[in-house]
Amino acid sequence: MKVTVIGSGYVGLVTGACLSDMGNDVVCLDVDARKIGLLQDGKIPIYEPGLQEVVRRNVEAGRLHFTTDVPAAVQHGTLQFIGVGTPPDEDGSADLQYVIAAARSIGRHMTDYKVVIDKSTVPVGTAAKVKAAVAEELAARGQSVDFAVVSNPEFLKEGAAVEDFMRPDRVVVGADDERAVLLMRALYAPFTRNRDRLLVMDLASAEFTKYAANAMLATRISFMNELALLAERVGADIELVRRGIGSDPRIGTQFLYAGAGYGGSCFPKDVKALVRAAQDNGITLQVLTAVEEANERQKKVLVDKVVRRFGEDLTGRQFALWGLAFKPDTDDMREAPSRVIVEELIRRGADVAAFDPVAMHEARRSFGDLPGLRFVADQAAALQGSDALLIVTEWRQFKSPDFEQIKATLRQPVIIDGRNLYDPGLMASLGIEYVGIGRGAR
Ligand SMILES: NC(=O)C1=CN([C@@H]2O[C@H](COP(=O)(O)OP(=O)(O)OC[C@H]3O[C@@H](n4cnc5c(N)ncnc54)[C@H](O)[C@@H]3O)[C@@H](O)[C@H]2O)C=CC1
Ligand SMILES: O=C(O)[C@H]1O[C@H](OP(=O)(O)OP(=O)(O)OC[C@H]2O[C@@H](n3ccc(=O)[nH]c3=O)[C@H](O)[C@@H]2O)[C@H](O)[C@@H](O)[C@@H]1O
Repeated sequence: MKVTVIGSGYVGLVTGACLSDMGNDVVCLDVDARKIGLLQDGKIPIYEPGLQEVVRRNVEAGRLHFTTDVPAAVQHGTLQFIGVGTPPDEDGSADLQYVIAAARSIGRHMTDYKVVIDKSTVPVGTAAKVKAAVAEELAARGQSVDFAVVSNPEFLKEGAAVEDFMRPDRVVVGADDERAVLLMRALYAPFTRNRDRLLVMDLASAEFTKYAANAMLATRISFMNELALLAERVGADIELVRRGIGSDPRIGTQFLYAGAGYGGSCFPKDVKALVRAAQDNGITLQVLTAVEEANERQKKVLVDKVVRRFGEDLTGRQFALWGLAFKPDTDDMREAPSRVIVEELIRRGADVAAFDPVAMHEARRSFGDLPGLRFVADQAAALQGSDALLIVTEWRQFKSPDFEQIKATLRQPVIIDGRNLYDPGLMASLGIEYVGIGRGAR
């Protein structure tokens, strides 16, 4: 099938690449000429495991193209995916300006039947706005061309995006047009063949499903983070509690890891947008409001532990920070807890020596020139001259480090672990002072 993807970021690029891998003829469009230039040169603007290879083989096969040429891109695909950003507006609601601009581009240039598919995360009612925008542009041209609008939210995780797209747990399709549903079924058949995972529903339910999924996952994390605070006080280990409850299939094992707070481009903004949408409808979402508040507090928990150990005034101290990205296997710094941690430490007078295996470039861009923050070449270098090691992101290479080296290099053998990577018993036996999240067991 002929497919156009508008927006070539995390979602658009992965969607375009994976659809082309199944034989579709895909054009990826972006307004960012730098990004398209990189892609045309065979470079991937983001770090996403496995993506480079999928892009390379499909570009070579002539099934995947990148362009800034709006009319040509719109005329190419019968299926027009919109995968542009929906950042939070000042009041927390989703800013739809990019989605509507993309819809207008389609209306301005389409000449035959199109299925306009919204893959961006958008609030209930957006499909109607997209439909109106396309129709207005057609009317302005005096054209009457048939089209349908479909909601097809994306559930991929950064760091596992290709795998998630290729083997989806489910594909949600919101539609009110039979022909569009048939085309969507055909497009996703290769991804869902052995597991009938395509869920067709009305547009509003599909749009809502995306927010509900992210809100539920964020809730699990904040729930565990709060219990971790209590576990410390009462002398329990949240890691053991996690296993204890996760083995109940009604609860399940995933997204129960207490940590330094959730970040990324989606949980924070989607929880805010859902709370805001409820307010607009005269309802207070009490649970989700608390989920967000708990997460804001959680991002400061690591610094609270530093203060408890080293005092309020951190002047003259230096801390080694391992991990800057909001999660492992990505270079994405959006809403990363490391931001809050670095800024708080520096505000209290400390210096920070930071290392991330992949996100250093993005981190430099996002922090700018922040006095007190130094980026170092490797994880060992961060330890030199530092009073303690702080673990912020659970990259694999941090999981089994050389503890003897850590002990010998730090000024004091203190590890404050925001991801609970190590065994407190082992740390004690090595003579390392170890503080995790919710690890109160004695
Ligand atoms: N990042 C993720 O893991 C996931 C994101 N989402 C949702 O997908 C949407 C996109 O997110 P990301 O891919 O992370 O954003 P992104 O910021 O990485 O990419 C968006 C791209 O759209 C381009 N763009 C903006 N306006 C355009 C226009 N009018 N025409 C063509 N291109 C345009 C931008 O230049 C940018 O390259 C958001 O709604 C997000 O909530 C959903 C699931 C996962
Ligand atoms: O809408 C989106 O953009 C995506 O948002 C999340 O994906 P993502 O943000 O890429 O990453 P996650 O793996 O969900 O992690 C989000 C944050 O939660 C934190 N987290 C995750 C799991 C956990 O148990 N504990 C925890 O603190 C991570 O460290 C990270 O900061 C969802 O998992 C995807 O299904 C969704 O498509």
